[in-house]
Amino acid sequence: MFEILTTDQMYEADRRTIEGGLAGDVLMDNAGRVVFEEIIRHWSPRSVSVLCGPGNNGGDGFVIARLLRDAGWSVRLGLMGDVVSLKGDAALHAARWDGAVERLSPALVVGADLLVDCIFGAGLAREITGEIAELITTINSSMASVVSVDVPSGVDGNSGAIWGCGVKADLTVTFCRAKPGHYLLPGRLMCGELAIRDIGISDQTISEMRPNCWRNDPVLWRAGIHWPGLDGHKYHRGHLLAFGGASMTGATRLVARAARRSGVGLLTIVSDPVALPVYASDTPGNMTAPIGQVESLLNDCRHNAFVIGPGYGLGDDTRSLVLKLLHLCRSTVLDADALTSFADDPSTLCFAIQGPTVLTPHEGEFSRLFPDITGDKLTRARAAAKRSGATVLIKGADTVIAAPDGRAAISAADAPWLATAGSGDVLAGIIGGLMAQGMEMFDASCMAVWLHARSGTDIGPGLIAEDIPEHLPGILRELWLASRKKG
Ligand SMILES: NC(=O)C1=CN([C@@H]2O[C@H](COP(=O)(O)OP(=O)(O)OC[C@H]3O[C@@H](n4cnc5c(N)ncnc54)[C@H](OP(=O)(O)O)[C@@H]3O)[C@@H](O)[C@H]2O)[C@@H](O)CC1
Ligand SMILES: [K+]
Repeated sequence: MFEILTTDQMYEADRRTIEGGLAGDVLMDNAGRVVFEEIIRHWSPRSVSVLCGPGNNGGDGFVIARLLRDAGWSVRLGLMGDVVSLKGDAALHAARWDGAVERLSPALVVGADLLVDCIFGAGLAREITGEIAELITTINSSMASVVSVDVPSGVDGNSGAIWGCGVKADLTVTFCRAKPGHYLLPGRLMCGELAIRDIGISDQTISEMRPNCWRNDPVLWRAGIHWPGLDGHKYHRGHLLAFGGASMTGATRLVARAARRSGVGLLTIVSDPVALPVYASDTPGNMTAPIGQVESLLNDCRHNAFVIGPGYGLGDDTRSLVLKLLHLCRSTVLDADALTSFADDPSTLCFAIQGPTVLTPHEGEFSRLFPDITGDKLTRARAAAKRSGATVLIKGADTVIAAPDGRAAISAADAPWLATAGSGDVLAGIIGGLMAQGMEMFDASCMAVWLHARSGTDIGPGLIAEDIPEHLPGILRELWLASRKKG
């Protein structure tokens, strides 16, 4: 259930399922039935208006109306357009509804305690205007609870963008698998609670779609974790070099703390000599080295991973050090100043990326590096990953991680507490720490985002960035115990 399918992939899965022998009207019946089940699970009987559009999303509405009425609910149904214009399975289920079919209008909203939004689903592909836009405004300002079928009407299933206006739902029931728009902002904010329900499309049919986008979950990457063996040695767990700024020392201290809590064997902060006492006194387990020794440090291939950017400073020195690191093709995380330093010359950066590299921009850093790449976050992350050859992680409430080969994961975490100073530095440190331990770049990025988000939800209000590394051992322990059970 962790795969995320585009609307086209869902249509194709639908088509193949029907081809495989499950009739389309049965599939629609199943769809309506799971929405009905979710409704009666969430609400006691009350007056409900089912708002149907002209396509199959509206067809689902006829099934839901019938099942609710058969269960004794008081149901009104409104349709956009004429019943005679309905086609296929929607027409078939409309014929099975023997109640009144009203004109779709705000009058249906008045007096209803529950609204079922079946206006548009996967077939929405243009701006909503006129009467339907007005109806959506009425829905959103009413006191009634709202259930959206498949996606909140107005939300683009692929991008999460809103076509002019969109229904704000309390519950969205979607079928088979989620779509990107359920997790990407602003779509996610419109969905309310999301229920993903089976309607009879097999897992095999889904795998035939070759999905390459997932909700970020341990299932994706837990097999790629490098847990230390009993005979392990600290050098088996990697030696990360974290490059620290001369004045903004807090950022790299957070990177270091997070990397060490993620399990890295050794960590050295490399910086201007002026800041070394600060770094050295931060934590006894940190090692430090002056930037003047960088050549000899890099000649030692036991230093197998680098994090550079947080608090490091902008400019030529940063640029040339980043290029020197990338030339070595070791695991490298570039964040903050290491990214912005290439704002005037992003192609040099992309050209230099040959080894396992993770870029962790926030939206501002992303648009400075890839100003010509537009679209939703998933599309942009994938395009930037393909162009640069790096794993690209665009931070935010809907963090997207994309690998150069097109694989992508979207974070579905609910952790607004992470929007605080230093939180991104911690994330870069965790990724660097996991890569130093040998984890593949996409897996390490996904795992770091998950650990970070889990810390955010666990700690909650009052969270400061310093709390996150301290929270990691408990979560890692859970993952470790789970891995032993499986083994
Ligand atoms: N796939 C599955 O597994 C299953 C899918 N199922 C269900 O099917 C749904 C998809 O159905 P769908 O393809 O008929 O599209 P849908 O969203 O109903 O809208 C199309 C209609 O809206 C119209 N229209 C569009 N935009 C408009 C606008 N801005 N303003 C005005 N009109 C606009 C458009 O008009 P047209 O563009 O043709 O002029 C067309 O008439 C899916 O979401 C799910 O609920 C389940 O039943 C079974 C399993
Ligand atoms: K809908």
